[in-house]
Amino acid sequence: MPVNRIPNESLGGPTCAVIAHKNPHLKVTIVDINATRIAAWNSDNLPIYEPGLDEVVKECRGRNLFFSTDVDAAIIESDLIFVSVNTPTKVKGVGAGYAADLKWVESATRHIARVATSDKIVVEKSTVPCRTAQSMRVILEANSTANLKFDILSNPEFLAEGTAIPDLMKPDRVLIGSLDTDRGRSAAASLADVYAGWVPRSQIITMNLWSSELSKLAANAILAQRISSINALSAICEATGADVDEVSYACGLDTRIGPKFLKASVGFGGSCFQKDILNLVYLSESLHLPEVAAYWKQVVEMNEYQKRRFTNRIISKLFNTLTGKRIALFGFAFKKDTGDTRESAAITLAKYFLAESALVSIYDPKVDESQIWMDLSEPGVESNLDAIKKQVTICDSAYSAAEGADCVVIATEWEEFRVENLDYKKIYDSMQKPAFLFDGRLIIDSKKLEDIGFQVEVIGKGSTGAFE
Ligand SMILES: NC(=O)C1=CN([C@@H]2O[C@H](COP(=O)(O)OP(=O)(O)OC[C@H]3O[C@@H](n4cnc5c(N)ncnc54)[C@H](O)[C@@H]3O)[C@@H](O)[C@H]2O)C=CC1
Ligand SMILES: O=C(O)[C@H]1O[C@H](OP(=O)(O)OP(=O)(O)OC[C@H]2O[C@@H](n3ccc(=O)[nH]c3=O)[C@H](O)[C@@H]2O)[C@H](O)[C@@H](O)[C@@H]1O
Repeated sequence: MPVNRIPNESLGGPTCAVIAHKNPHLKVTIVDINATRIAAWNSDNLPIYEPGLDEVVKECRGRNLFFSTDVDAAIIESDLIFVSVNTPTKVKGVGAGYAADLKWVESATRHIARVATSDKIVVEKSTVPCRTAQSMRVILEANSTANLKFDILSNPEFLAEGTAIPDLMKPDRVLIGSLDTDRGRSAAASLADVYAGWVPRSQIITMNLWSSELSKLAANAILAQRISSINALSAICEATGADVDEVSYACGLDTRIGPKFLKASVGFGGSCFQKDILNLVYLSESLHLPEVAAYWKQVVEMNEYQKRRFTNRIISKLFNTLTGKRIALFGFAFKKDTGDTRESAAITLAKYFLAESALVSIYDPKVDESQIWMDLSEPGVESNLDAIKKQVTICDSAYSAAEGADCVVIATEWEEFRVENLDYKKIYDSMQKPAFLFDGRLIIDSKKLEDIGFQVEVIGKGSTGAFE
C-alpha cells in the first residue's frame, strides 16, 4: 500500500468551482497531474467533503467548468492561470522542518513557460514565502521561447476547510498583489473583474506583491496565535478553577479583541497553520531576526504542549496507566465538516495512546479508513502498520467505538458528538466503569453526562465529580 498522503485539492477545486459558478461566461478548467483526483472530480463522489460543493460542481460541470489531466491544453487555451499546487514544509535539505517546499510551484511554473504560446497572467494562489513571485517571473522569462509576456499576481486564498463554499461566496476580502507598473496594474484589474462577478469592488483590495504574499502568512499566524493564546490560558484555568469558555467570552466581548478564534481546544491542526508559521519562522531567521523567529515559533510549541498536556491529564485520570485500556477516539479530522486529517491533533493523540500501550477505537464520520492507517503508520514500513493494527480498531459508529472502552476522548467537534445528538446513556452502559469522558473540544454538556454517571474532564475546566 503506498503510504503517501492522498492530495485533496482543497484549495484549487472549490475556488475554481465557485469562480465558474459566479462567472458563467468564463470557461474554467481545473487540471491536475493526479489522474485519480481528476477522475473523482468528474464522478459523483468528489475527492473532498465540503458542504455545498456538490451542488456548485453539479451545476457548472460540463457547462463552463471542466476537470482534466491535459495540463498542456489548458495552459495553451487559458488567458489566466491559477497556480494552486501544494507547498508543504520541506522534509529534507536546507530549511528542512521549516521552509516551504516550492518544487511543485517551480515545476508548474516551468510547465507554463514550456507550453504557453500566448501571453498569460499567472496567479500565485498557493501560500508561498514572501518574494516567490519574483522567482516565478525569472523562471517564466528565462524559459519562454516565444517572446511572450507573463504577468505574475499574488492572490492568496483565505477560505477555511469545512466552510469553503460560504467563505468563497462571501469573502471578507479578496487580496490581489501586483507589481506597481502599468502592466502589473492592468493584470490586477483583469483578475479583479473575475471576482467582481460576485464580490463588491470595495472588498477587492490591491497592493504590492510582497505585501500580499506576506499578508497571507501573517493572517494565518495571527489566527493560530489566538488559539495558542487561549490554549495557554486553558492550562491556567484547569489549575485554578477558572472556566476557559467564560474567560474567552469575557475577552471576546471587547470589540478590540472580538469573539472569533478564541475556542480552546486540544490543539489546532490542518494543512496550513503550522506550515505557514514555520515558513514565517524560517523567513525571519533568513532575515537575521532571531527574536521574531522565536516569537512565532512559540505559537507552534504551545500547540504541541497542549496535545501533550491533554494526554497527560488522560493518563493521570486513568490511574496513571493506559496499558491494555481501550480508548474510544471520537473524531479524526482536524476540524468538523471536513474529511481532511492533515496535522490533525487526533493523530498525535492516537500516537501518544499507542505509545502507552493502549487499545484505540477510532470513529470519524467522514475520514476514510485507509487515510487513518496512513496517518498512523510510518511511511513505507509495512511491519509498523501490522503492529498498529493489533492496537487500533476503526469503527463505523460512536457506539461501536465506545463499546468496552475505559474512556471516550472527543478530538473533533462534530455536531453528532453533542449530548443532544448521541445516546450517551447507551454509551455509558456499554463501557468499563468508572467510565471517563475527556472533551478536547468543549462541545459536551458536562452536567448531563455526570448525571448519567460519567467522570467528565474538559479542556480548560477543572475536574468535578465523584473522583476528585
Ligand atoms: N487547503 C486549504 O483550505 C487552503 C490551502 N491554501 C494553500 O493552497 C495550496 C494548495 O493547498 P491544497 O489544495 O490543500 O493542497 P493539495 O495537496 O490538496 O492539492 C494540490 C494539488 O496540486 C496538484 N499538483 C501538484 N503539482 C502540480 C503540477 N505541476 N501541475 C498540476 N497539478 C499539480 C497535486 O496533484 C494536488 O492534487 C497550498 O499552498 C496551501 O497552503 C490556501 C488557503 C486554503
Ligand atoms: O491557509 C489556509 O489553509 C487556511 O487556514 C485556516 O483554515 P483551516 O485550517 O481550513 O481551518 P480553521 O477553521 O482555521 O481551523 C484550523 C484549526 O484550528 C482549530 N481551531 C479553530 C478556531 C478556534 O477557535 N479554535 C481552534 O482550536 C480548528 O479546530 C482546526 O483544527 C484559516 O482559517 C483560513 O483562513 C486559511 O485560508
